[in-house]
This record gives sequence, structure tokens and C-alpha cells, in this order.
Amino acid sequence: MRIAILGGTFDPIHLGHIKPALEVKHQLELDQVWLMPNNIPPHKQRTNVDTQHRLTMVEQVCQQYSQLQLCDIELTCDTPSYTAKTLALLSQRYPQHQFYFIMGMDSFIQLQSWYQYQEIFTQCHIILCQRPGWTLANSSPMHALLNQYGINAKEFLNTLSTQPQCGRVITVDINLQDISSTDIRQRLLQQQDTSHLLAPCTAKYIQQHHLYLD
Ligand SMILES: Nc1ncnc2c1ncn2[C@@H]1O[C@H](COP(=O)(O)OP(=O)(O)OP(=O)(O)O)[C@@H](O)[C@H]1O
Ligand SMILES: O=C(O)c1ccc[n+]([C@@H]2O[C@H](COP(=O)([O-])O)[C@@H](O)[C@H]2O)c1
Repeated sequence: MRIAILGGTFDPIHLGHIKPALEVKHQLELDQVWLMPNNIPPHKQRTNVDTQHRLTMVEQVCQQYSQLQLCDIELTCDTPSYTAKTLALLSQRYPQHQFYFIMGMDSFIQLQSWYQYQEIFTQCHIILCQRPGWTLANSSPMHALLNQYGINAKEFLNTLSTQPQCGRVITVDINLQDISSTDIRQRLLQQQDTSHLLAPCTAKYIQQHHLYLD
């Protein structure tokens, strides 16, 4: 199967994760999309709620959206959730699947600082989603990399049978979602409405468990 993975801290999961994931699945005619919460985010100082809450919110989203599935592979690991390591483990565990890794432009811009980031290109294709507020500078080394390995979703699909198994950066043209977990946490702290930014199950869970209030 052709499977895309959206890894994240999901603190909390929001529609800026869910809607692009659904659009990517449709545009690239993928068999499945897995949401993969990390345990210890490599580039964040801390999470705002514990792993169990972040996991439950993702689980509930997967129950609500039948096209999304949970991948809990990083949750059993007490070391930082390095994507290169996780993808190697996934390829080992599921040699029958072809993996794609979804990321927003903010992640892509910083990719060079990831642990053994070049290994990622040997394990999967990257699916790159635009994100409001993030533009790749012409001078960025990632710009050169995108020029070399980039391909748009339509062209990729049209030439699927001749494409390599990994190493491309597939750009998808999705509806932009100006949403971030940081903004949602700030709104919750200030008791502002967040219902238009979250799946209903997540809004309910946050309210029931009094999350993000301090
Ligand atoms: N609105 C969005 N549009 C496109 N991609 C997004 C969006 N929000 C998050 N992503 C992508 O989803 C992945 C996981 O993001 P993450 O869980 O860190 O959410 P976040 O909103 O960026 O969180 P925070 O504000 O706490 O940093 C990353 O690859 C990120 O680029
Ligand atoms: O491998 C790394 O060094 C690395 C550095 C930063 C982020 N990641 C992964 O990228 C995904 C999005 O991360 P974040 O911090 O934006 O939630 C998530 O799966 C992280 O584990 C991975």
C-alpha cells in the first residue's frame, strides 16, 4: 500500500493537520494516511499536556475521520522521536508498504537541522504542504534541494510507474489553513473561541479535561 504519515506533537491536533492530510490523501490517491503523535518532540522544549492526552485526542480524530489512522510507533520509545529512525523502523516492520512523510513548510525549512535528515530521503517521499506565514527563501539550501527533487502532485501521479520508491519532494496544492497549536493554546488561555479550529471531538475533550488553561 501507499501510505502517508503525518507526524506531529499534536498539542493539540487541529484542522490545520486534519484538512491538509485529507486533501493529500485524495490528491495523491493514497491508500492510507497515518497520524503519528511523537512522544518526545526533538525540537520542542516541552509539551503542554502529557503524551496520553495528545494520543487520546489523535485517537478520537481517527474515530471521527475514517480516512485517518493512528500510528503509535513513537509512543513506546523513550528517546527523542527522530523521524529518520522511525521511518527506518517502519520500513523494517512493513516492507510491503511504500511510505510518504507529510510536512508543512515550517518543518521543511528546518529540515536540515533534523537528525540524519538525508536518511529520510532514502526511506520515503516527502509531501510538502504550504503553510501561511512560511515562505522558502531563494537563498535557503532547502530551496536548492526542492529544485532538484521537487515535483508537483499531478505530475508525480501521471508518472507514478516510473518514479523512484523514495527521495522526491512532492508539492501539493491544498487549501491553506491559518491554524497552529500555539495560537489555539493562547486562545484557550484567554478563554476565546477555538471551535472553528478544532475537530468537535477535540474541542469537547479539551473542555472536559480542562486542558490548556494555565
Ligand atoms: N496549518 C497547517 N498547515 C500545514 N501544515 C501544518 C499546519 N499545522 C501544522 N502543520 C504541520 O503538521 C506537522 C505537525 O505540526 P505540529 O503538531 O507541531 O503543529 P503546530 O501547529 O505547528 O504546533 P505548534 O504551534 O505547537 O508548534 C508539521 O509538519 C507541521 O508543519
Ligand atoms: O528527526 C528530527 O530530528 C525531527 C526534528 C523535528 C521534528 N521532527 C518530527 O517532525 C514532526 C513534526 O514535528 P513538530 O515538532 O512540528 O510537531 C514530528 O513527527 C517530529 O517528531 C523530527
